[in-house]
Amino acid sequence: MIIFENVSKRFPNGHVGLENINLHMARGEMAFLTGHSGAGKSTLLKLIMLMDRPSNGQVQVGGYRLSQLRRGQIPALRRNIGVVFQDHQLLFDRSVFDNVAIPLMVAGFDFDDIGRRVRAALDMVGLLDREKLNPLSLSGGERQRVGIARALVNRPAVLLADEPTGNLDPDLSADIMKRFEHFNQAGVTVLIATHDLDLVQRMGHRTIRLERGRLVTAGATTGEAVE
Ligand SMILES: Nc1ncnc2c1ncn2[C@@H]1O[C@H](COP(=O)(O)OP(=O)(O)OP(=O)(O)O)[C@@H](O)[C@H]1O
Repeated sequence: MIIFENVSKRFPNGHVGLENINLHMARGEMAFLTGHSGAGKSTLLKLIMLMDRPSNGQVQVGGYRLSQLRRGQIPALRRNIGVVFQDHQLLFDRSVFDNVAIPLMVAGFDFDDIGRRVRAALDMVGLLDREKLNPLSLSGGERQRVGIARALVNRPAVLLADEPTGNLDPDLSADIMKRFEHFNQAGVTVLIATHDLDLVQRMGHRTIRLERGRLVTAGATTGEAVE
C-alpha cells in the first residue's frame, strides 16, 4: 500500500531530513512511526500525503508512483489519505459539523450526502450529539476526535496521524489509539507518528523507527520483505 524505494529528502538549506529509506507497508496494516524529535517522522508522512517531494527515490501509495501522478490525479489521491494532526487544525469560527464537512464540500458532494457522511463519521468517534457546537467548547480529547472524524469522512484507504495524542492524558491517548485500531480492523491502513513509546509497546503493532533521518527498525509486515 505504501512503498518507499531509496527515498532521501534534502531540504534547500542542505539539511538531510531522510536518507535512503526503504519501507513497505501492506494494505490493511497498522504501524507506529517512532524516533527522537527531528528524526524525520513528519517529513516521511509529508512525502506520503504529497505535501512535499523526495529529492531522490520513489514513493508509491496504493499502486501509484507519486512522482508520475498527473496534476489532475492529485486530488483523488489526497481524498484517499486521511490525516490527523496533533493540533487538530480545526476552524474555531465553524461548528463541529462544518469542520468535518470541509473535505466533502471541497470534493463537491451534494448537501444530503454531506449530512449523511458527516453524521456517520461523528458517530464513529462518539460525537453525534456535538455537531452544532463550536470546537472551542469541546475538551482536548473531543477536539482530537473531531479531527479524526474529518480525516475519515472521505472513507480513505490510508489514515496518517502525526502525534495525534501529543497533548492528551494517558487515558484519552489510549482511547484515541483504540479508535485507530478499530478503523484498522475495518480495513484502513494506519500509520501513526508518536513519541509515546509506552503506548506503542502496550499496543504491540509494528514499529518503524527513524534515527537522524535513517530507518533503524522497519518491523515486520505480513508476508512481505521489508528494508
Ligand atoms: N523545510 C525544512 N527545511 C529545512 N529543514 C527542515 C525542514 N523541515 C524539516 N526540517 C528538518 O528536518 C529534520 C526532520 O524534521 P521532522 O519534522 O520530520 O522531524 P520529526 O521526527 O517529525 O520531529 P518531531 O517529533 O519534533 O515533530 C529536523 O531536523 C527539521 O529541523
